[in-house]
Amino acid sequence: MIAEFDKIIVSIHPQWVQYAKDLIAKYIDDDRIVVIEGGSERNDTVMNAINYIQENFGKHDDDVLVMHDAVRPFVTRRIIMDNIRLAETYKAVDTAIGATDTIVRAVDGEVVEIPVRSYMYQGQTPQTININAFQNQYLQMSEAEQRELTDSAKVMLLAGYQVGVADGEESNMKITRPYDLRIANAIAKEDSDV
Ligand SMILES: C[C@](O)(CO)[C@H](O)COP(=O)(O)O
Repeated sequence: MIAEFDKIIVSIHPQWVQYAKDLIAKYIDDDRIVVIEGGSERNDTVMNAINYIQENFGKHDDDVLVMHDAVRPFVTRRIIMDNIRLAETYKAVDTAIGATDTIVRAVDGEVVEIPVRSYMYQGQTPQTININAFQNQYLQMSEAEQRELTDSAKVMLLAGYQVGVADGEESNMKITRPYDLRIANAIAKEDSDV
């Protein structure tokens, strides 16, 4: 339970809204939680959450949104609290973990760059944004630029903001492929055996 949050917004595929509401009602007793429809891309979902906030609570310069991927179930309180703490200094915070593989940039099947690994990180979530700053920049971007985004911190970088970094964790993995699910199930089982 993180007391710093005023609201917890679950933005989910429209077909799963009722299912999510039922699950939450069954397992979680927290009246800050609301379930809303997500969008077709991740930042459409972010914008839906922002619209919900502004329609229900108005617009405030210092409103902050901490966003997390549902497919990263092992996020820690430490990571979330670091995001909240850094948001007092930065208008945007990214969570990242140092790359252990060398990162290779390739175009059309050919390597074009091998950046120095010690500067390379893998982005995770939470990502934290000042709502007004994000909204102003995002709405100025073309649809093509918006579609190219794979995260929200980049929106803030493009707007010229410094983005703070919270240390991620290897366990804050994103369940994307079947193999990730096997690992996640093993971690969940290990945790429940303790
Ligand atoms: C934001 C992110 O989790 C950082 O790694 C990632 O970009 C989101 O990935 P998605 O699977 O495209 O939502």
